[in-house]
Amino acid sequence: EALRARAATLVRDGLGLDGAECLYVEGSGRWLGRDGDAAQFDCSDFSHPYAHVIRSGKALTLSVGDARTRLDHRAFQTQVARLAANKCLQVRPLRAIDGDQEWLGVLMMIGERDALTALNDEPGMAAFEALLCRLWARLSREQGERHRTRALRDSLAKLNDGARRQTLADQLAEDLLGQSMAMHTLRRQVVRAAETNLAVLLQGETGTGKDRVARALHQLSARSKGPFMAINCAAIPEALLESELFGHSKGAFSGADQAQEGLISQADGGTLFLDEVGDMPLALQAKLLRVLESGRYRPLGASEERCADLRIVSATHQPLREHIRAQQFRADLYYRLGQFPLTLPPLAERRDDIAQLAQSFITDFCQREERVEMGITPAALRLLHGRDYPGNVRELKNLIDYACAMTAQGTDIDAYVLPGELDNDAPVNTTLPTSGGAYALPDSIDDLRQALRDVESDIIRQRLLHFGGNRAQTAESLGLPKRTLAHKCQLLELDTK
Ligand SMILES: Nc1ncnc2c1ncn2[C@@H]1O[C@H](COP(=O)(O)OP(=O)(O)OP(=O)(O)O)[C@@H](O)[C@H]1O
Repeated sequence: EALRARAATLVRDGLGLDGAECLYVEGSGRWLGRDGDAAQFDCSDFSHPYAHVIRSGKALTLSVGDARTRLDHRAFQTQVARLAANKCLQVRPLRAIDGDQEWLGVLMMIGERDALTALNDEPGMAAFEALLCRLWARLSREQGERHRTRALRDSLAKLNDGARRQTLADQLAEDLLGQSMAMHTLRRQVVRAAETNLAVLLQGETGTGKDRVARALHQLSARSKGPFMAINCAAIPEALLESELFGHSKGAFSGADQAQEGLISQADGGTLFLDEVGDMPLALQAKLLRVLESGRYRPLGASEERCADLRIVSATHQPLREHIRAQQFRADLYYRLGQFPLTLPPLAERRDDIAQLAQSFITDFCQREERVEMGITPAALRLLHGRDYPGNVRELKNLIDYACAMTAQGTDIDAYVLPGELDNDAPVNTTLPTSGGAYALPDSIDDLRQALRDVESDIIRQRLLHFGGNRAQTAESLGLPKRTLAHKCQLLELDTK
């Protein structure tokens, strides 16, 4: 563009013309264009002089008057509308002269007829055109090469990126098992999300693997060397949750005889996983939003704000939109937490994964319990395939653990060892775990608290099994608030969260 403008100015000023302009042939060779103008002159449209010159390869001189009456191309007419009728136009073809036959464009000049026709035999003009064409050809070739190199580099980078992402997604398949379409998609999304610093909201039924995904997100991210801190917002009593998250200074409340760092501070440089975020009290939601938006927070009782650089991954199995409508969850926080929303598919919607998951849980069990590897019969697999799984992967895992324990060493898991389908509407067995009689106490008890904890743990475990891991139903059936049950499960180290 700069070369064309410079050449036109040199010609106009050097030859004392009224005007001069270079038009270029566009890359496809189909039309000519003017710099800084959207006008297009079709190379096969002979209603403007440029097509004639391009076609014949010879210069054309005509009066402005003739140009106005004989040629009716609209853009061309606009170009010549303001020129004096007694002047002439000369259009000269410009082409690369270093062997290539490509047309570069045309040079259009306006001036007195004599001055313009004299140029036809002027060796200086021919030399000038030759130089212009050579420079132009070289520049466009270099530009084309640069463009091609850039395009090649871009597509290589894309290819590398694609291959790298695929490798990561494949590696993730060792941890997030499943060959179903839904799991392939999920793993790809996890890899993508891990590349960013966006807040990720994991939504999915209980036991679908939200915790696993949260950890994988951290491991794959640039923050993997930093800490991964997790908190279950449903398991911590409301009064404690704020200080757990934000920390407190000494004397912030009665009993705070030491300053304590909160999880937000501990997760600095890493990831903070907020499990069951739907259970966060409204007052805390506002504070969390502030952390997300400004990276700043104030520990309880502290006079100064602090900064934290963390990535928040949160999870919930609750319908947060309904909570928003019921004004139990802040809409602004929901959108802020869900910058990258990920939905985990329920197991019943990816039954193809059941066999692989079952086999992997069997292997885990055998390694854990140091037993010889066992298999599973086709009949047992068919049974597993047909179940409902309200407790999703966790329910399948519990089933397999139970079936492994019930299967003799050296044999395969058979259908008859698998407990029947859970019936949530069936009356709950409210007797103690060893139904039908007194609870089988251990022979000797030398630690009453531990013994009571064991009984409590058995009761909760049995009830959770009855409800397929559904904590809300379990809590209700035991007359406990959900938060208390979650807290107990955490203390008793029951895998329910
Ligand atoms: N894709 C998977 N591959 C292997 N194991 C899985 C997969 N998904 C879930 N699990 C296993 O299932 C159990 C439950 O998973 P996890 O705790 O991640 O679920 P969750 O969605 O966080 O549950 P909750 O909502 O109840 O907290 C764990 O033992 C986990 O290891």
